[in-house]
Amino acid sequence: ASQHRLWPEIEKTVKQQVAMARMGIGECGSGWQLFAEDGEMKMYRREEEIDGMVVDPLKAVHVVKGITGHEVCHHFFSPQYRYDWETTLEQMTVLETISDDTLLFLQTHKRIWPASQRDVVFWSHIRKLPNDQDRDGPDIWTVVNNSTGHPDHPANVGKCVRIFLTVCLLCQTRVNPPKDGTPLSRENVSCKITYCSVVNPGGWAPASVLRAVYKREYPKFLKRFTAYVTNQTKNKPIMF
Ligand SMILES: Cc1cccc(-c2n[nH]cc2-c2ccc(F)c(-c3ccc(S(=O)(=O)CCO)cc3)c2)n1
Repeated sequence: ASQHRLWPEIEKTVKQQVAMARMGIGECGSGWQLFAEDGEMKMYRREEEIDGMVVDPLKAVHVVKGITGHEVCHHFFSPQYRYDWETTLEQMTVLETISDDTLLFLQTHKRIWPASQRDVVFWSHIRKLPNDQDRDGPDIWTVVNNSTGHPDHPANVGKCVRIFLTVCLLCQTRVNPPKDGTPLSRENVSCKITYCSVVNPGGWAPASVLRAVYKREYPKFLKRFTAYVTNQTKNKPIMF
């Protein structure tokens, strides 16, 4: 994929997004407010508007026992699972298979009354990163989704308003080996998940409605998605 026209943008965006995701909330700059908490899951947002449109950056951190970063990223990246966990998805098309780790998607999502229906075109890239903090620690896995244009799907032609998003899912696997030297099982692994997103709604949508949707949809999405991965992997060998 390194000769593809999008490759330079993919390289730059992945490095930028991973660096941001790895920063703690405190280092990320001020203004983050905790808006949802459920057990290990903590959701933060910053209230930001561009041309009067809500583009609140979101950062969620979660720790889930019994699954690995590779398993979380694999189920987030691969199209064949998406209708199972993405509840607001109406239509998903893979426009281009750029390589086995990079796909181009067109998605339309359910309408958020009273705003118009939204669609989005984005490249999605999955990558394993060396764990440069802890040499012999397990690898870090990430999926970055970033809006892009596409000649056959110009923005705002049909009934949908084109939205623009950048999403980074960063997963760090933790292994606590069993004391008595028994083989590793799912009780000995957990995954620290960081989900960052910035969504520009692309056209007018009432700030109050958008903020209420985000407040409801993001926690629902992360809980549902992680429960889905747990359920899909529970009787399968661990994917590191
Ligand atoms: C989880 C969430 C947060 C904020 C809004 C909503 C939502 N509610 N009703 C419609 C949507 C909606 C509209 C347009 C979109 F592009 C996405 C959208 C959300 C996430 C992603 S992703 O890249 O994180 C996962 C791939 O679908 C892509 C598109 C979601 N859902």
